[in-house]
Amino acid sequence: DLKRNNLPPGPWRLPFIGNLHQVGELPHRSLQQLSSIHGPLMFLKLGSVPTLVVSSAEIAKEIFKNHDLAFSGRPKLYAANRLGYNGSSIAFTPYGEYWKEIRKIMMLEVLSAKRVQSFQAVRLEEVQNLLHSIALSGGTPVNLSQLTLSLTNNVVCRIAFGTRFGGPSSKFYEHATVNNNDHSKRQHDEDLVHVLLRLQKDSNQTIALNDQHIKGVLTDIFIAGTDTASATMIWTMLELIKNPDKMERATREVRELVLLKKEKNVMVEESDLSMLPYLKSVVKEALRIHPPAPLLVPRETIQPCTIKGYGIPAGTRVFINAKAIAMDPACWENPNEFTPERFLHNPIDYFKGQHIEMLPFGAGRRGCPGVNFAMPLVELSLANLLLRFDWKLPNGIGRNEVDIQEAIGLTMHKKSPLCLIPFPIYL
Ligand code: HEM
Repeated sequence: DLKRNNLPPGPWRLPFIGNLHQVGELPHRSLQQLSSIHGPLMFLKLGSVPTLVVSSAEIAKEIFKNHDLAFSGRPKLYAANRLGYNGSSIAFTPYGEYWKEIRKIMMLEVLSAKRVQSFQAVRLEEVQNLLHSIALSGGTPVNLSQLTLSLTNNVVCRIAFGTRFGGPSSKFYEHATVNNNDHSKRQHDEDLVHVLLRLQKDSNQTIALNDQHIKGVLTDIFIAGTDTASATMIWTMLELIKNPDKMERATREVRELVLLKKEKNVMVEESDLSMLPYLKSVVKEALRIHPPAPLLVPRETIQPCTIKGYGIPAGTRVFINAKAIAMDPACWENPNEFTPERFLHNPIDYFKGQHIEMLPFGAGRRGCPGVNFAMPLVELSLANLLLRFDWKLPNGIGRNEVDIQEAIGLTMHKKSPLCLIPFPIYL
């Protein structure tokens, strides 16, 4: 086997599953199926690339607890290099000084709590726009997949460039302060391009940011921040429509909260979200069953290490099968059932990557830095979709007939668009 796999010397004893053409269509679907047949640690050759697939919480725990550094590389991928301006993107850049510094800049300047908070009004206004376009549908089905993707693109475009995606630039950016729903004032904030250009001129920065680096960071925000958030909204709506009792409970929670406000036509705002524990549990459960990045972002070992007695050489490509881990009956009771209640009185924060039973945002040094950027928009949008509309499947489709197939891609989307009929509700 060692000869056949042409591996560097090492005590490889893992089951060899086959070459790419024998394995069939990749990525996650076949890897998931293979994991259920071949166990929690599996070795493949993707072309000539030695590849490890980790599909159990126990092994993932050992990796992130004891060998995080060894597993914190990213493979050099041609497509990622082209998309990420020659290795300037954070997500696809190999482990090293550039990655450390650019990630630090992103955490401190782009994704800090203060910066994310400063764009609260953009998120609210874009959710409002979404609700308006849905209300215009006049009782015909709306394509929620398309609408949520436009929403996330508009939000990210406005935050990054100060202008909407494919639409007129917003009034928000034309006025320093604008009245919002007659009850709150917004502050004009620097968009991210300006933040990054300011840092470029700052001689105190540890790396000299060039234009390629700035484009790489912006690419990260688009690639990582638009698709993933809209996929989360769609999987959540899909599970709710398939589980009417959960839909009813989540909707009731949102509407009761808004009725307490005793104002007409109000929206759920970000400050209300902490009072929606059931909705938050619904989103968590959707992220468990449908993690938008089911194999995380590919990793590569940067030094040799030993996992469960198997020698893993440096330069091995690694897929952490987060989807298989989150569906493992050893970690979750009735893992295939959509049960938001399992999170209701559970204080564990599953988004920080410290509880390996569920890893929607990855873990360790390369874990997702965008959780706090994504979640307010996801929760705000869903809360308002449930507040303003009752949702039904188009005529003739029963809730057990809804297509739940996953498309193949970096982000796991629903294969066919989610089309639902909105019925406006006036509280
Ligand atoms: C629901 C939304 C999101 C999900 C499910 C998600 C998930 C992930 C996952 C699984 C990874 C790989 C982690 C690993 O290898 O351990 C990742 C990496 C990353 N994410 Fe997210 N993400 C989301 C939103 C965002 C947003 C909004 C941003 C930025 C605005 C973002 C920026 C990044 C970056 C820069 C990385 C690469 C980190 C590194 O390699 O150091 N993500 N994300």
